[in-house]
Amino acid sequence: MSAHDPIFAAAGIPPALEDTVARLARVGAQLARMIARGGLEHDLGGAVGTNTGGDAQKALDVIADEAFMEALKDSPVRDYASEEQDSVVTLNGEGSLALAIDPLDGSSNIDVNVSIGTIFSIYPVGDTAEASFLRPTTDQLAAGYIIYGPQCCMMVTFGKGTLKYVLDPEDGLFHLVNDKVQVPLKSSEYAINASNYRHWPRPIRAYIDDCVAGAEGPHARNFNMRWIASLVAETHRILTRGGIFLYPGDDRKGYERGRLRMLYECAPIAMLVTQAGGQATDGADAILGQSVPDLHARTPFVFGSAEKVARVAAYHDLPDHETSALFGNRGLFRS
Ligand SMILES: O=P(O)(O)OC[C@H]1O[C@](O)(COP(=O)(O)O)[C@@H](O)[C@@H]1O
Ligand SMILES: [Mg+2]
Ligand SMILES: [Mg+2]
Repeated sequence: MSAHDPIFAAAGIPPALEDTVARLARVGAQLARMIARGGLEHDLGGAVGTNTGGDAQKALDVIADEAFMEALKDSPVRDYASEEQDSVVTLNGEGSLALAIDPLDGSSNIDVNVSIGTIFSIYPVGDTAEASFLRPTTDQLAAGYIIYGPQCCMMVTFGKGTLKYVLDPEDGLFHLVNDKVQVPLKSSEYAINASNYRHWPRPIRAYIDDCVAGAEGPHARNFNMRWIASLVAETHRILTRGGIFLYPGDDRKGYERGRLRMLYECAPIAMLVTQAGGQATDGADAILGQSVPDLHARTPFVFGSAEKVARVAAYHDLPDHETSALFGNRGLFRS
């Protein structure tokens, strides 16, 4: 994909947006190559420090952050908000766009050769650097991710559907392979970190209890579970074959609002999934109806096939005695 990719031109993407996403794609292609060569020259999974969110930073977190910043210096991006930066960094003072980024998502998987990624979200600039980001998530102009897996892909939306590109390692360019990605309606897979079961709120426990009960429970059918611990990889699976992802708030200290960040994780994934016909909520309410309260604010996050996400919201409307009972009358939710 070049800065003037004919596919983008045909889709009527404004040049500033097109230029910015093309630069992100170029850095993504370089990172894909570096990751494939991890351990030959660099120890990409080595610990280097701690970020604002208190997460341990790996070498690749910092390398990726610096590579994106460098590539965007003379681009249309004025404001750069990153998981790895405490506050907003000014890139091009004349720029018209604001970019929020998780430069390297799934850091715990770097050294075990499991898929990792980059998540990005683009807004028009606001009156101040902070105002560019602390605003309704529906103001996003574009959102996407790059997944570094057995195959390197980019999923992106400009607000008119979700597009899928595959990186061809032969020419180093991303090629469009699907211009109408759709989350399949039916799936029997759910993804949640079940080791936190005892900490979850009751509606989430009840929903998962019912999935685990399978054919003998209210859903009257069996489910399968996945947990990759890379949000991009979970999203990629759900955009490809459906299902549901949950990272709820829980009663561990610091996890009251879950683990995932609204600005550079949940809002962009919510836009991508919604544009592909799925849904994304905080368990009860749509993420795209909400505002970003703080650069690094967390939010409970549930997304995937529309019907499943709606069902989780319905569990939040049940009276306490229903969610605490084993199955109760939840057979009404049969599917
Ligand atoms: O280790 P946990 O609590 O299951 O959390 C896994 C989640 O944390 C994340 O790795 C957080 O992202 P970062 O790696 O960018 O901090 C998500 O990709 C993933 O969904
Ligand atoms: Mg992340
Ligand atoms: Mg990260």
